[in-house]
Amino acid sequence: MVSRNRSQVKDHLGSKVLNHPELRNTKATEYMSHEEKYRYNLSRATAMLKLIDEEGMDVNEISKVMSHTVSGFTTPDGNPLAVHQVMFVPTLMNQADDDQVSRWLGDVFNGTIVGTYAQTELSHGTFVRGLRTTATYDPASRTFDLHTPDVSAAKWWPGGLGTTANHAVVMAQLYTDGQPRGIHPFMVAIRDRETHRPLPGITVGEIGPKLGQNTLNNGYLLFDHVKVPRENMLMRNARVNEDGSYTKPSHQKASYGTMVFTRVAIALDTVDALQIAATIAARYSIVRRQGEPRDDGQEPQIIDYQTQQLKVLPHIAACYVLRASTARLWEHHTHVTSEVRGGDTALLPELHATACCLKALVTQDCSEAIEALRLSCGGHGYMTASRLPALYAYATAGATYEGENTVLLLQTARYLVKQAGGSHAPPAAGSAVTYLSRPADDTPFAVGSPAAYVAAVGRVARGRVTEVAAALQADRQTMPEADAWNQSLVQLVAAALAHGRYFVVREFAEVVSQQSSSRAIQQMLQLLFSVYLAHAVSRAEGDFITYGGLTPSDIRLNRRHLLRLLAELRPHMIPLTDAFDLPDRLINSTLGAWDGDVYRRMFEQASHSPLNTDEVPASFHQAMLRSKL
Ligand SMILES: CC(C)(COP(=O)(O)OP(=O)(O)OC[C@H]1O[C@@H](n2cnc3c(N)ncnc32)[C@H](O)[C@@H]1OP(=O)(O)O)[C@@H](O)C(=O)NCCC(=O)NCCSC(=O)CCCCCCCCCCCCCCC(=O)O
Ligand SMILES: Cc1cc2nc3c(=O)[nH]c(=O)nc-3n(C[C@H](O)[C@H](O)[C@H](O)COP(=O)(O)OP(=O)(O)OC[C@H]3O[C@@H](n4cnc5c(N)ncnc54)[C@H](O)[C@@H]3O)c2cc1C
Repeated sequence: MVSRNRSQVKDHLGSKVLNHPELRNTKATEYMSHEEKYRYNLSRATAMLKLIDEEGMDVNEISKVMSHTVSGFTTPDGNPLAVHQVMFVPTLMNQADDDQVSRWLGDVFNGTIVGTYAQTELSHGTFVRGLRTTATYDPASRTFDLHTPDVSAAKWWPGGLGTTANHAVVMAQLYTDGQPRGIHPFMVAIRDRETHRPLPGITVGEIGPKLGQNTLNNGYLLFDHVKVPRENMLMRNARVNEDGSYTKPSHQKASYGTMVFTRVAIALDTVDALQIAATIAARYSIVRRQGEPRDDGQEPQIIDYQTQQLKVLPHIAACYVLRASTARLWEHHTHVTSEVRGGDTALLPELHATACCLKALVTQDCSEAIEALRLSCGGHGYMTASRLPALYAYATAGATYEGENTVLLLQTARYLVKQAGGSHAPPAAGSAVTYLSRPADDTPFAVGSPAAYVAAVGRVARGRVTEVAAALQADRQTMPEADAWNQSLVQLVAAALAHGRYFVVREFAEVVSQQSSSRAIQQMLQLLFSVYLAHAVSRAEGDFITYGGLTPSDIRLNRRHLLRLLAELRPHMIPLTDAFDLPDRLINSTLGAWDGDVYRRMFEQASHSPLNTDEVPASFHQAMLRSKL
């Protein structure tokens, strides 16, 4: 099948989904029970899977059509098959050897095998090397013995595990010849394919309600000496031979590949949630009028308050900037993955560092932005029907899953300080860290010059990284490594974020310079970029003075500049959010519909409250009158 680009996939699938007989009619799920919500979301997730199958999409396309724009419509409370599609299938494709792929993939694609990715345990999520589920190889029976030593080592969190999956890729400590070999992936049947009952030795269930995404169907899983055939260890990278001899992988972290992929996907996808939130807040800010009437006799539109412009407009600019840089990361990931499959792992360390840093930066920025956008809608933004709470719950989950953000930023920082200290292999041509080994870009700062801002962002990144690398180096002379590292944690995280910001703005600068189809589009991209840059400086003024070469007077000028830019952007706000091309049914918000008919929609949604069915609900008689209040 010819590969489609991201927006074509969306357009194509968007209309297919919206018109699909099993998907086009939606129900409000707010008043459903936990079980009813699960059933509703699961049946829609299954219909979606069938549609993907009918369309014959490849893995790359499937992950794109799993985007929150579409999946927020198909499975509004979380997709119980998300981890199957985004992690289980890619793990098989990339970590199973060719024989294993041909053994399992038919059943995966015909829906007989439904899987999850079971890594995190009750007591260990971040520190993967500390996982305690064991897989001990027995050459006599040619099986692995999978075992959970105690309840704290129970798998806890895997999506779809609760009641949906019948298989799991289980990440476990491998033992062969009595030796620990580290964490490896195993394909394990957990439920009977026919009856769906847990298989002998397996304890499995759902973990309970969460802040959001309640039908992701997160589960727990324990093994009581479950026997798994040798052929079920995923063997594209490391191998265990029949006699128990062990062959190491070509890269020590080869089995962590799924995590790199999912981090890239999450970074890309969280921008979808921001686009939806920005569209809702922009439309509402036009419709909502409140305050002393102006000369025309009308109360002002809230967007004309300068404070409201600051709450809304920088996040629209962020949608454009973050979309472009995460899309570039996606392309880079595709390239590096094919190199790694060919045996060349040279680009993997930097891909890992960049994926960690962008996943963290984007989920942090997007969750903060969505919360700001929710607040910009006043009381009505607090209502579920605005969709803003659910969008926040989605984005903030991304700050924790697939590597907690602080921990991921520390991975990036580890790479950066090694690069700054020259103790890592030198970066390849086109690497994102070459700036660390070059003299600082001394382009003088000038308000209004994007190039000067980008140079300043680069000086902040360079300054942050080299400063913390030097501090770490000095501390290493006087204290153990772990203490020296701990002494610098806060500065390391700041350095990684500064590096991420530099990556993002450089990528967007390139997008703007390469855009040649229309002068008007280029001017608009430049305006969006200027807003993003001025806002970035205003959020980290101390850094720009300390490392970026800005003076207090530059900072004052930048504050005024930002407000002027916002006023300039304001007339374009609606076209810029309309350009995200989100149909009302995908936005699904009382506040964010295209026609702006907010108040009618709010009343309409209130009519669905079960408490409005009877004039006096039965609960009043049952609870209040009986309690003699
Ligand atoms: C990395 C760790 C934090 C630490 O690991 P270690 O302790 O083992 O390593 P060290 O710190 O000692 O480092 C050693 C060495 O290895 C390098 N390293 C580490 N990791 C990697 C890697 N992955 N690849 C390459 N190299 C790596 C490291 O840099 C060091 O190198 P040097 O020695 O040279 O310095 C690790 O323990 C860890 O990763 N922890 C985090 C755990 C984690 O992430 N868990 C995830 C569990 S699964 C999960 O959470 C699933 C959530 C999914 C929810 C649903 C998803 C839905 C999303 C929808 C997306 C839709 C897609 C649509 C896309 C679109 O929109 O288009
Ligand atoms: C909605 C959701 C879905 C999930 N789906 C899955 C799934 O499908 N499969 C799966 O296997 N897992 C899944 N997870 C689990 C998830 O991957 C982990 O929760 C995540 O990796 C964070 O690990 P943790 O819970 O151990 O956090 P912790 O590491 O316990 O974090 C707690 C605090 O400790 C700090 N901390 C920990 N270590 C360090 C360190 N070395 N240095 C500095 N600070 C540190 C963190 O920064 C954080 O502030 C899911 C989680 C959620 C919320």
